[in-house]
Amino acid sequence: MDKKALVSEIFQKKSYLCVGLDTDRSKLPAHLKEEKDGIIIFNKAIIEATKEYCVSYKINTAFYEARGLKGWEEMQETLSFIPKKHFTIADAKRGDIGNTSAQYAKTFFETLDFDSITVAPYMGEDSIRPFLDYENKVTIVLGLTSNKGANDFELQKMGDQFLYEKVLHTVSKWGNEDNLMFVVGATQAHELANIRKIIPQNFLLVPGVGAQGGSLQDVTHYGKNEEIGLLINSSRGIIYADNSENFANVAGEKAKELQQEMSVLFS
Ligand SMILES: O=C(O)c1cc(=O)[nH]c(=O)n1[C@@H]1O[C@H](COP(=O)(O)O)[C@@H](O)[C@H]1O
Repeated sequence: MDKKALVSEIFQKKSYLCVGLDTDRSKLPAHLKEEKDGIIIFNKAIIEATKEYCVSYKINTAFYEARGLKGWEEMQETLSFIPKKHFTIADAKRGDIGNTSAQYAKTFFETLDFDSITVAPYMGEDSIRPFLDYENKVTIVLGLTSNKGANDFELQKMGDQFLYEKVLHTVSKWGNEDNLMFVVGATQAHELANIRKIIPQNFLLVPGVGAQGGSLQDVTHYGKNEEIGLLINSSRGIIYADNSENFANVAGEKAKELQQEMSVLFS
């Protein structure tokens, strides 16, 4: 699925919600913890319950890679449950010398057919280029992240601008509005007006609402553009909203609540 199709889905569903499948076996409801395929059963139920309310799923690969071979199989199977009209994100935060990045791109764009991947910009253009070279795939570059550590580098001045501003100015020239998105944490909403001056058209992937305390209203107010231009992610706040056998219904309700808050924008 490309960006044009994503925008069309956003307007049709009146939603720019991305559900994060950060599935941790130790947090599964008790009845699934004992199941060999607990993660698969859990993810399938979450996807079924939330798909009507969201336009995207983000699989944070760390939760699967940590489980070795089985985790990679679970990631692949989870991907197969996601309907084709949903935009899929491999949250893998890759980036290396070009020769190696090309293998990462092959992993997530070919071996696993994700629509997009998150990438760290620290190693510069040749580390990102192999991802951008894929047609109809989207590269999502870390801009201003949601965590405390954003102060260590991203919010340090480099000359007269913050390092993250330099990243946005520079990286946005390497791709275009269709193949390049940026991560901006919901906890950084105060910087969004400034960010929109630098990159008015690129989509922003915004994690950090829910468990990390970011505000959906603030992000929307300062971050949206005429295409909406936002994918707001919530992981724990949706998938672990309930820990009983009713977990999927409650996750669906949480996703619906967020979608309804978003839909006000479209009326
Ligand atoms: O790239 C990301 O998705 C990301 C960037 C960032 O700045 N902050 C951030 O929380 N994330 C990811 O977004 C998800 C947030 O999860 P919750 O806090 O549970 O909603 C996790 O998968 C994080 O790894």
